Amino acid sequence: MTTPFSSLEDFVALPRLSGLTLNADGTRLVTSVATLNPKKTAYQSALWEVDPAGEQPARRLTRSAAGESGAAFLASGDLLFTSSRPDPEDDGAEKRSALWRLPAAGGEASLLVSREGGVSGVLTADAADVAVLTADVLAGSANEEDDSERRTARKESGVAAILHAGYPVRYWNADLGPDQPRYFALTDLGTGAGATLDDLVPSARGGLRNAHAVLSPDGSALYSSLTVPEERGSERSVLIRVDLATKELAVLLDDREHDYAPGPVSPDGRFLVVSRDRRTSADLAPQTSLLLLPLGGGEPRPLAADWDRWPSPAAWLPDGSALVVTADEDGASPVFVLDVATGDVRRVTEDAAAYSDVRLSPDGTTAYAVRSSYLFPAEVVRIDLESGVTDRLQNPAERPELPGTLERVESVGEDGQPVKSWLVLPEGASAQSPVPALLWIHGGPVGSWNAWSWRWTPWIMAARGYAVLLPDPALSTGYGQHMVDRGWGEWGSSPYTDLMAATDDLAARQDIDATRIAAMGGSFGGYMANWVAGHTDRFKAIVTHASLWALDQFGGTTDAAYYWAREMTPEAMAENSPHAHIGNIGTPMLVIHGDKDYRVPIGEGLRLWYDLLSASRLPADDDGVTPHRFLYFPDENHWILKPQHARVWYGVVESFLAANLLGEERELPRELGL
Ligand SMILES: CC(=O)N[C@@H](C)C(=O)N[C@@H](C)C(=O)N[C@@H](C)C(=O)O
Repeated sequence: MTTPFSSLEDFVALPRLSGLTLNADGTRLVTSVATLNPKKTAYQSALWEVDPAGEQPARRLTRSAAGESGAAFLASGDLLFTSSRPDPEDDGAEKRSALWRLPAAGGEASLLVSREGGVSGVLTADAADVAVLTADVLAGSANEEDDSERRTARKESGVAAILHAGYPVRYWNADLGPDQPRYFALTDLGTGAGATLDDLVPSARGGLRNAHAVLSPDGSALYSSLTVPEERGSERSVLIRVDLATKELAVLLDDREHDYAPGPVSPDGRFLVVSRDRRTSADLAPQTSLLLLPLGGGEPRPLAADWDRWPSPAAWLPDGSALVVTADEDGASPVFVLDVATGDVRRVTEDAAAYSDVRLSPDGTTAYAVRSSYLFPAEVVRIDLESGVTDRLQNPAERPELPGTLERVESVGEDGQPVKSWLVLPEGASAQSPVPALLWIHGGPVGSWNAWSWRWTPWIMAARGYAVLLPDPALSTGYGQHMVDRGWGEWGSSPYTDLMAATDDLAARQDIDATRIAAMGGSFGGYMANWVAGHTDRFKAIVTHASLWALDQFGGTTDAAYYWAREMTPEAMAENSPHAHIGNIGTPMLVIHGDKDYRVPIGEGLRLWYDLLSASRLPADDDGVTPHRFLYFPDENHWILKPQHARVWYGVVESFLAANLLGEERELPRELGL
């Protein structure tokens, strides 16, 4: 059967939906859909409206080459969004990300805020026409005019240097500084076009990087996380409240054992739900819990403290009696209702899907959400909160047809712990016709295979005749705290043995060809692929993407060294470092790395590559020929974002696997120039 997964061109052209916002009266739902640009070299996103009643087809709201994103409704119904589209009123305007407003009454979108430094996003209040803009300012700027002048001077001089006096200096794929994110209160929204900018936390320094924030329903206060520096290059996230009228800032929660981030404010404005992340140490694994903070004063109290899950708060029921939350659970991330008084938790959605962006109807009976699973990419659904009945609404795109089937399978770890996996089987897999298989190892390592991933799409491999096993070993979420605790600081122990137990069961299946199995993983999954390479010859090939190789050097060069220093002692790093086992590696490896990866810096990939050629059991021969391959992306980061590079990624992986598992030659992507 031909599906979009048979051709990589068709695969990268599949529309990608994300995000969801609902207007105050519950009649308009807006999502964002990314599609290929005409040159097929980038994705551009547009806003689409989905009928909450499920009666009308989805309709496209915005159209521009620059794309639109970050949609948020004002309480009065106008839709705000960000875009670097041209200003129709100013032909000569420079292209920059700006804030736009699409009136509820219909008509064209108009430019609301445009500034030299651009804008990043917008937050709106539920019950008042108040918005807070996130935008970058240069560290030394005194005001907007000064910021604009400094930017022009920096641009014209061609200086890109950044002087640091603190940590961190990079974040995932971004250089930090001299830009610093800030919140701006948009104070005169009622008057139509134009808005005055007022910096709400001028003292924030770099502390609003990646901050979580919410507005109170009446728009009087902003609650946000704020990162504050600590000694020895460390930092923590504290919870702040900013009064929008007076700009008075209060620190609500701050201690050295936790990081805090705000959830939604209760409809009556009296309580804030807070996410609390326990600070890790070599002996203490991460743990996420919820607190209820009385905003009129008083101590926070834990919510559903006995529930052995890590909840993420989404919304309050209108009567303030319960919260709607999501949490990873057994290979899914369902919607739950959590009773605030009793702490009782009821699972609402029963399917094996991951839910996000949950929004509630004004009467609190219905939720709308984005849902995905290994059977379908993200789509917009309506959920009856009482019965759990979930309906797919009329979405901007149909679900793609799949070239195979999905099963849930279970193995048992060395200590008796159940280890669950998703298993993708290609069409035609049977005892008479066993198929080659791939072990895919997820990143994090604290995470789970529970949602569709465009980066690791098993159906591409199924369309090429491979089964794909997606196990959740020790350190995975959704199986209780014990599952995380048992692998913490011991990456080479139970996470590895759990994966091997799952592989044993895979290999024992009649529909799998046990002689043709490869292992693949990215990030922590790449670490584990490297560890696997040094500890067993059972796999015919190994693909390692953005992988950690030498834990001693990784600890000092990753963008969040303080986090890493809390995860393992120097002894644990030495014990668990894959590079110490280079002499055991006798499996052909495909190393993949992006030069702009700041989380797992390129030094890991470079050192792994040289070690493979010089010191593995399969070194380069006298002519420099090697069974290993290095796919290097000079302009990609921890992710492979450009569609043409995603095609090359899958194409090279396919060719490498075909050569080593099937003994077949596949043409490499022509654009590689080989
Ligand atoms: C600070 C830190 O190390 N955080 C971890 C979540 C992290 O970034 N881990 C990476 C090594 C990793 O495995 N990332 C996952 C999410 C991935 O798939 O890229």
